[in-house]
Amino acid sequence: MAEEPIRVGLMGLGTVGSGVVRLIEDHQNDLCHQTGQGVSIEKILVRDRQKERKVAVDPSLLTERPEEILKNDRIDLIVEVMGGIEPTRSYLREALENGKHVVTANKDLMALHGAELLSVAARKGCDVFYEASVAGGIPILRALAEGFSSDRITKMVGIVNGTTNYILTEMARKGTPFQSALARAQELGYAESDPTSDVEGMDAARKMAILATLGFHMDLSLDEVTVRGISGVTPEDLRFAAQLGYVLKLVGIAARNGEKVEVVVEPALLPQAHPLAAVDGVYNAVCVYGEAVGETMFYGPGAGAMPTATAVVSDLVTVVKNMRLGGNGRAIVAPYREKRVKGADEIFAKYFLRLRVEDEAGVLAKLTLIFAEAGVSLEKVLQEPGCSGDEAEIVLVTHTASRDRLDEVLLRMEELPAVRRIMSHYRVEGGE
Ligand SMILES: NC(=O)C1=CN([C@@H]2O[C@H](COP(=O)(O)OP(=O)(O)OC[C@H]3O[C@@H](n4cnc5c(N)ncnc54)[C@H](OP(=O)(O)O)[C@@H]3O)[C@@H](O)[C@H]2O)C=CC1
Ligand SMILES: N[C@@H](CC=O)C(=O)O
Ligand code: NA
Repeated sequence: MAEEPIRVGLMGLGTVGSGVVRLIEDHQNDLCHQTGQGVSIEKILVRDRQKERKVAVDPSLLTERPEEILKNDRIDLIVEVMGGIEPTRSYLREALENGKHVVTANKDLMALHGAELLSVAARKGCDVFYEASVAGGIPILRALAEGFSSDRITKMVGIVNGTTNYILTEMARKGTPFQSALARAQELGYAESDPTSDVEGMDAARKMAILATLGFHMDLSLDEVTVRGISGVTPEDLRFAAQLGYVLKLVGIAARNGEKVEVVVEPALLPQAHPLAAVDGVYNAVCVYGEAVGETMFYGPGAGAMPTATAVVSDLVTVVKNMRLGGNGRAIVAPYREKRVKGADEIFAKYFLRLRVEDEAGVLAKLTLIFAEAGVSLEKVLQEPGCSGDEAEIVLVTHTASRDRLDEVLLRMEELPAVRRIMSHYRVEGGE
């Protein structure tokens, strides 16, 4: 090939970084055809050069000194797959200030400081692409930024964390204990370095903030996302959900009514016929609803080395094409709508509640009175004997109610002596 290759500075050589190296090597010929240039990795930043690697690389490429990439005039483009907020944010700022384009898989950084990095990039005429940061190998950001640019998106509902979807699937299908399923997800390279952010929903919340910002053109940060993870989900919840015809998933919902939006991540029950109910294991999916297009759905692997590397290297191809066309720094439209977030009285859903109550006459009547007084009507009631002789287990599913009404019901139940414990409560998504 006559032209010089594009020279890449790779930051990170863990799960995703190793996949990126492998993909660039294995698909070099196709990449040349796509971009008109070869792609060559010039330097790789790691914490520890001596560490054993999952992929064979020339040891002279490895460095522990970020300046060998950031101040390297031969490098045109940085691929950041090291993760974390600092020092990553400072490195990427410096790279952009030095006129280097950036491709990143870092949702923590993009959810918190994406606007800042994009504005430096625009000022310097550089690209920042981050497709791998949401739903791994699914090209969902591209779809929102380009495929739906003529439409107005009203709702996005997704399974956007592979680790928790893998754990819930293993628990539901094989009865695998939570901790063993999490350990396996870590071995498979799905989990974050601190898996608490997967399990407690923060990883999904960061992704939903990115999706909602792009989809609704509002500057929606993590503060606007209501988050609940799956650490409280029990095998009994999964069993009762199945008995009532539901599947329990960690779901992200970003919905717009008029000019107000709601962004939430929480374990939710989906009717078995819901398109997301069949999304199992490490797979992710996002349903996108638009005023003109109606319902669409994007499905694919949400984590893991090669699927994530595909998103990273495809972004790299886009950057190289932009470099050739001279259209850099203009790819992502900055938010242009005023941010308006719904209150608890404007968020409507059905809810599932599981209670342990005293097994005596009149308890059900007291419970239904609480619902009636809060203006919440019931769709389903299921009663089973509890684990001890004087207890019963009651499962209730409401009709659509506002979130503040549900909170009132929960508060009043806690005050009722006949209710020994509220075991769980979940939103029921879809199937209205
Ligand atoms: N794993 C997945 O499936 C997905 C991950 N992501 C995102 O991709 C990014 C990378 O994830 P993953 O590959 O799993 O992470 P890993 O922990 O497997 O790899 C991180 C790499 O970055 C290097 N690194 C970390 N901090 C520093 C630092 N301060 N200075 C120099 N090098 C550093 C590490 O070096 P060393 O090896 O020497 O320790 C390691 O090579 C994260 O932002 C993650 O959220 C996005 C989608 C999917
Ligand atoms: N830990 C994340 C990795 C991809 O973003 C997940 O499990 O989805
Ligand atoms: Na993606």
